[in-house]
Amino acid sequence: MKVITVKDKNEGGKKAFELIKQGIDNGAKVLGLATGSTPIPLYQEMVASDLDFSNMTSVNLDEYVGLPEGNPQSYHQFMKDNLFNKKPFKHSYVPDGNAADIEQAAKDYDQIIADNPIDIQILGIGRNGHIGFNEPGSSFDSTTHKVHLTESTIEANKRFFDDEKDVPRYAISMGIGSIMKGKQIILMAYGENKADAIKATIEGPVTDHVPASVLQNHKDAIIIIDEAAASKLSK
Ligand SMILES: N[C@@H]1[C@@H](O)[C@H](O)[C@@H](COP(=O)(O)O)O[C@@H]1O
Repeated sequence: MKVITVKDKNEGGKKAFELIKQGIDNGAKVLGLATGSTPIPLYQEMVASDLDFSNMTSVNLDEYVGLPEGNPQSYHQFMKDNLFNKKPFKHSYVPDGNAADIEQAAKDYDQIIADNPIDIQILGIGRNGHIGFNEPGSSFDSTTHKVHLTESTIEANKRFFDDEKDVPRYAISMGIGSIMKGKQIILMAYGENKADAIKATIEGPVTDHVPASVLQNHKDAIIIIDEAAASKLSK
């Protein structure tokens, strides 16, 4: 695990962008993408760049269950607004949270991941250490699956909705096993409210109580954090 500490999220976005650019120069064709506020500076860098993604594929981590695609809070819409409408990929996959059969949609998504092995996987992190929507307790072997969101995640995400009761209770997420197959993984975290999760991820034991701690077992995981997120690290 390599840790890069930056001044703030804009510098973090630039750093992550450089790594992606390098990866593309070295032949990366498939990017694993994430939502949330954390990757926004990276997507701004990608949009402002002269890079062309029209020959590349993107595979997103997760989606809420039951939010229509055009809902402003759906991850489909988030990706269009922040990246795809400005920098289209040849194919962009986001899990289908509106499928009549979510279990089948999860199986289909695993096939998409198998057909499009991820070269660089972008991750944020939840305050409880979740990655994608893999909440504490998720199996390290998990593939794409339906998730019952924890109260802490619902609480963290309610800022994006008019009312807490509008926050979806379920999501469909790539599993930890699928995420770990990414050849390189770049996790970003900014702000003090991520400091505990970052300490546990980097310095704690590898445990399913802290899903992101599994990255200690990955051979090319890079953690980009700002000083606030790094503030509880022992060194
Ligand atoms: N499913 C997403 C995660 O992929 C993201 O990492 C997390 C943190 O979001 P933020 O970056 O806004 O702190 O939010 C959601 O739970």
